Amino acid sequence: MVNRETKPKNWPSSLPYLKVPRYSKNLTPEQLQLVRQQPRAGTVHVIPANEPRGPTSVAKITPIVNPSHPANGQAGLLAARDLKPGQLIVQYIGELHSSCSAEDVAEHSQSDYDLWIDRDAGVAVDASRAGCEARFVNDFRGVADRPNAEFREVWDAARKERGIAVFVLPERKGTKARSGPQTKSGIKKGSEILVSYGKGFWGGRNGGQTDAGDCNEQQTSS
Ligand SMILES: C[S@@+](CC[C@H](N)C(=O)[O-])C[C@H]1O[C@@H](n2cnc3c(N)ncnc32)[C@H](O)[C@@H]1O
Repeated sequence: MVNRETKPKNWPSSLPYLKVPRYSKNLTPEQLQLVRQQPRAGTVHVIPANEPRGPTSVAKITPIVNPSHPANGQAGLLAARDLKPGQLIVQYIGELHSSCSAEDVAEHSQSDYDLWIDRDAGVAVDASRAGCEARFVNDFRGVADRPNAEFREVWDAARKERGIAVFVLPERKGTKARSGPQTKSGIKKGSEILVSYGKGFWGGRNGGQTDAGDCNEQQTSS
């Protein structure tokens, strides 16, 4: 679902907005082959080839102006309408790069916008220098009791390539009976979309080791 604008509202003027990924020159043919291998039918969500690309109408980038929010002064992603459990929100578009390349590692290892597409293959997507709305999804810690969304693998049928997207969490067990205004499933219009970055993210920021992936570990240990 898209609107007709070429960039979403509140998109930073200094940052390129991407509808399709950029690719590092350091990705090897083998790495590209691995991310272009379609997962077995039924194992991942398929984004159809005719799905419109560009600014989404289901979520909006919003400046955070709330001193009690841990990301106050930054931005977050809010639901622009009621979202159903399990619904696709937006694909995570950015720069595909290789953790097997020293140059790529140097460029992306400090990024807070970097997600694995295939850890074993050493392929990740970084939206720190260019990307789409998904880069504005915050972590739930300090904002809510629990996440209401998650990152999941997808198959993009237009690009014939694996990727990552943000989805509403599926309905939690035992929440059906509480549906109605107090529902705990889905995301209400105006609510912030929040995932869990995982403890590794915050561990890395607190001086722990950042997860650099298999190739990188091999490379730096030699
Ligand atoms: C992927 S970005 C999320 C978007 C970011 N808020 C922005 O405006 O660009 C990750 C960064 O957002 C901030 N952030 C996200 N969730 C947070 C949280 N729960 N507590 C503190 N900072 C958070 C941190 O600065 C983190 O490095």
